[in-house]
Amino acid sequence: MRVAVIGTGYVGLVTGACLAHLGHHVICVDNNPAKIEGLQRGRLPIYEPGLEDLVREGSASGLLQFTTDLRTGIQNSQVVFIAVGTPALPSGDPDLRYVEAVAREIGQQLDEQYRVIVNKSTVPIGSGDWVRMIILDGAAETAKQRLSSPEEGKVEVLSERDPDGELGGVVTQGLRPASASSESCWMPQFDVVSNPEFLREGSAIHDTFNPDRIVVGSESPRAIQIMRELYEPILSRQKGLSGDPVPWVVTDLASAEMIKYAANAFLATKISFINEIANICERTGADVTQVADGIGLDKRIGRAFLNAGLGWGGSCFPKDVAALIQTAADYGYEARLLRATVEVNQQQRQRLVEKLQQALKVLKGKTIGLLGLTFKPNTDDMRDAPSLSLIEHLHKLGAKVKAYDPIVSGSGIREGLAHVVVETDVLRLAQDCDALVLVTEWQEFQSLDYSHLAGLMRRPLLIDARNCLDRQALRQAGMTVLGIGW
Ligand SMILES: NC(=O)c1ccc[n+]([C@@H]2O[C@H](COP(=O)([O-])OP(=O)(O)OC[C@H]3O[C@@H](n4cnc5c(N)ncnc54)[C@H](O)[C@@H]3O)[C@@H](O)[C@H]2O)c1
Ligand SMILES: O=c1ccn([C@@H]2O[C@H](COP(=O)(O)OP(=O)(O)O[C@H]3O[C@H](CO)[C@@H](O)[C@H](O)[C@H]3O)[C@@H](O)[C@H]2O)c(=O)[nH]1
Repeated sequence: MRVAVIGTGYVGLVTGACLAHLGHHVICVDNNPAKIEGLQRGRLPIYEPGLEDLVREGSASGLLQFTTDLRTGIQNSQVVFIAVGTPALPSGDPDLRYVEAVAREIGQQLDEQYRVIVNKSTVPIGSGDWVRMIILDGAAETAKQRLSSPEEGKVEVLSERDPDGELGGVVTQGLRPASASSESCWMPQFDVVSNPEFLREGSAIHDTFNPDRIVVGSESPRAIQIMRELYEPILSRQKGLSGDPVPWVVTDLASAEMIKYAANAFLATKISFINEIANICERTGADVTQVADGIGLDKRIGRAFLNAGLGWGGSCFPKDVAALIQTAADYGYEARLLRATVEVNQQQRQRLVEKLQQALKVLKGKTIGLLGLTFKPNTDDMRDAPSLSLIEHLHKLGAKVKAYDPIVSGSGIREGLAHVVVETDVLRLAQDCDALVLVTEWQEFQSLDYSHLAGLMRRPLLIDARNCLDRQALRQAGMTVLGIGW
C-alpha cells in the first residue's frame, strides 16, 4: 500500500519506518528541511532505540522516502497520516495550528482519487469532523483554480445540516463553480479516520509491532477496510505468549479520540495514586515498592505504572491530561480527579527539593548532581522532564546544579538547561557534590561504582528518586541513601 506520513517526529518517523519494514511504500513529509535532508543522508533527528536501523533498511530498499514537498508525498498515496505535534497552549488546550495547516494543505492537493486521511496526532474530541471541514476548505481553494468558473473563479461549497444531527454540524456535499449546474459539482473523495497512537518513547518500535490494540475510529466501512489491510501484517501476528491476535478496535471518531485521552489520563492517575500512597508510606513506615508489588498482583490492578518516584513528565501525559481537563471545562464539567492527578504530580517534584532541604538544611551554595535529565530512559526527549523543574527550583534556592545524562551529555541538546552544568561523565558529576539525585532510571546507573563516587563527593548522600537501585549495595558502598515512599 502507498502511504504518506506528514510529520517526522517521534510518532511520524517511527510509524513511517515500521510501515516500510512491513512492506508498504512510505513517503515521510516534514516541513523542516534540515530534518529531511538529514534523514535522506541517514541522520536521525531523534534518539529512539532501533530506529536508525529501520530507517537505513527502508531507505536501502526504497520503501522509505523523505521529502519536504507535501504534494509529492500525497500524490500517489492511498493513506495519508497526520502526525504533527499538538503541544499544549498556556490554557491547557492543545495547539492545533500544525494539524490545521497540514489538513488545509492536504485539501489543496486532493484530486479524484479516494484517500484515507488518518489522524494520528492526539487531538481533542470532535477534531475528526473539524479536520474534514478544513480539508474541504483547502479543496475549495484549489477548486477555484481547477474549475473554470464564469464568475471569476468563485466556488460554492455545497452544504447542508446533518439531517440526524448525529455529526453535530454541517455536511459538505461538494464544490461547484458559482452559477454552474449541479452536474459540474466536484467532491474530493476522502474519509477522515482517527487512529490514536499508544507507543512509548524508548520502546516505540517494539510497541508499534506489538501493540496492545489498534484503534480505528471512523463511520466509513471503506476507510476501515483499508486501515485493516494496512495493519494486517501486525494484526496477523500473535500477541506475546498468549498467542491471541492483536485486538482490532473499531469505534466512532469521537470515541477513538477519547480512548487516547482516557488511556493517558488513567495511566497518569495510576502514577499519581502510587505517589500519594508513597507519601503516606513515608509517614507510616511502610515501603511503597513492597506495597506496589502486593497490590499489583491483583489482576484488577496490575503492577505496571505503579513505580513511585518523581512523577510523570514527557511530551504526552502533561499536555493530554491538561487537554482533557480543558475539554471537560468547555462542556461545563469540572474534572476534579484529573486536577488532583496533576496537583499530586506537581507536588511530587517539590517533595524532592524538601527531601534535600531536610538532609542538607540550607541549599544555597550546595552542589547537587543529577543522574539523568531526560523524562524517562532510552530517549533524548526533554519535553516536560521532571529534571527541568528540579533544576529551576534548586537554582532559585541558590544551589549549584550539575547533571550527567547518557544521551543529553553527549548531544547538543541544551534547551532549558541554562541553570545546570552538563557534565560529560559521572566522575566529574560526583566531584564535590553534596548530594546526588537519581532522576532518570537509565540502565547504566545500575552498574556505577558507587563507592568510588561516594569518595569523590563532599557528602555521600544519594536520593534514588526512581527507587531503582539496590539500597543495601549502596549503603555498603558508603552512601547515605534516601528514596521515595520508604
Ligand atoms: N511522542 C510520543 O511518544 C507520542 C505518542 C503518541 C502520540 N503522540 C502524539 O503524536 C503527535 C506527534 O507527536 P511527536 O512527539 O511525534 O511530535 P514531534 O514534535 O516530535 O514531531 C512533529 C513533526 O511535525 C513536523 N511538522 C509540523 N508542522 C508541519 C507541517 N505543516 N508539515 C509537515 N511537517 C510538519 C515538525 O517539523 C516535526 O518534525 C502529537 O499529537 C502527540 O501528542 C506522541
Ligand atoms: O510507573 C511509572 C511509569 C511511568 N512513570 C513516568 O511516567 C512518564 C511517562 O512514561 P511512559 O508512559 O513510559 O512514556 P511515554 O513515552 O510518555 O508514553 C506515554 O505517552 C504516550 C504519548 O501519548 C503514549 O502513547 C503511551 O502509551 C504512554 O505510555 C515518565 O515520566 C515516567 O518516568 C512513572 O513515574 N512511574
